[in-house]
Amino acid sequence: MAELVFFSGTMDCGKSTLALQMHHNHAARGRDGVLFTRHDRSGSATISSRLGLTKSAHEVDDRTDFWAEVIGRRTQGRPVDYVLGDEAQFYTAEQVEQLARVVDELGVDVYAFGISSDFRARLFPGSQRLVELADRVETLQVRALCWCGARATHNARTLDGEMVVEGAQVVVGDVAGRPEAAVGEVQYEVLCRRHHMRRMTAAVARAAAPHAQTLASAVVVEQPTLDV
Ligand SMILES: Nc1ncnc2c1ncn2[C@@H]1O[C@H](COP(=O)(O)OP(=O)(O)O)[C@@H](O)[C@H]1O
Ligand SMILES: Cc1cn([C@H]2C[C@H](O)[C@@H](COP(=O)(O)O)O2)c(=O)[nH]c1=O
Repeated sequence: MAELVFFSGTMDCGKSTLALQMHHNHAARGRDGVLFTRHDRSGSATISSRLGLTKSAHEVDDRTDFWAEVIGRRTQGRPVDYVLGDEAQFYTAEQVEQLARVVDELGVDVYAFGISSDFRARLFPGSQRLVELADRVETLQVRALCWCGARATHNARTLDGEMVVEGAQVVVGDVAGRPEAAVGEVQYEVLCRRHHMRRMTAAVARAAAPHAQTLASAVVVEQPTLDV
């Protein structure tokens, strides 16, 4: 039976990599898939993994109708066995409902990949609808880690190095790692809930314990379990 599966996790936990691996495995067995994405960091109409894999995909916008996309292809005699959608947090609730209908009425598997919550720890509308409608929500096995070593469960947004909790929900960007980030440029950092709620980023932790490495200092200061 066809399924709607939501593969969810923080930023940088391997969702796009898994999406491209799944597509590779299904395609290798002769299944026909249609790939979609919205606002990928690398530019439009591309699914990109930080491990270097990229694949072109159809760019979703507010006018995209997934039901019409699948019906249109089938009407032209083109098989569609599965739909794979990356950055699904950016899809509208209505588009997620179209995906559920594609599963139930056309027997097409839908694999959606995305982050659940935004920088304020609020669900994106698309992710909320996916959690509500998916047959399964899968958490990725590779865990992104907070600077303290605990599993990262939340996405923080930083502006000029400072964690912010106000601003537009959608600002495309990458996890921090480039010290030369431009002034005024948004970056992201994954944190455990405790440090997200305390607004304690790696930089704040480093400032509090300037002579130690972040993970190592966390072990000394907070004695976390290193959870990989
Ligand atoms: N240089 C590297 N060597 C090994 N693994 C890496 C490297 N860079 C990134 N990764 C892996 O890629 C993951 C990010 O994959 P990606 O698919 O881009 O994440 P997501 O789509 O969830 O944001 C990281 O969690 C890490 O496991
Ligand atoms: C938390 C958060 C993230 N975003 C953006 C930033 C990235 O462009 C994507 C997530 O991509 P990834 O492949 O999972 O790393 O989402 C945003 O717009 N708003 C947010 O609050």
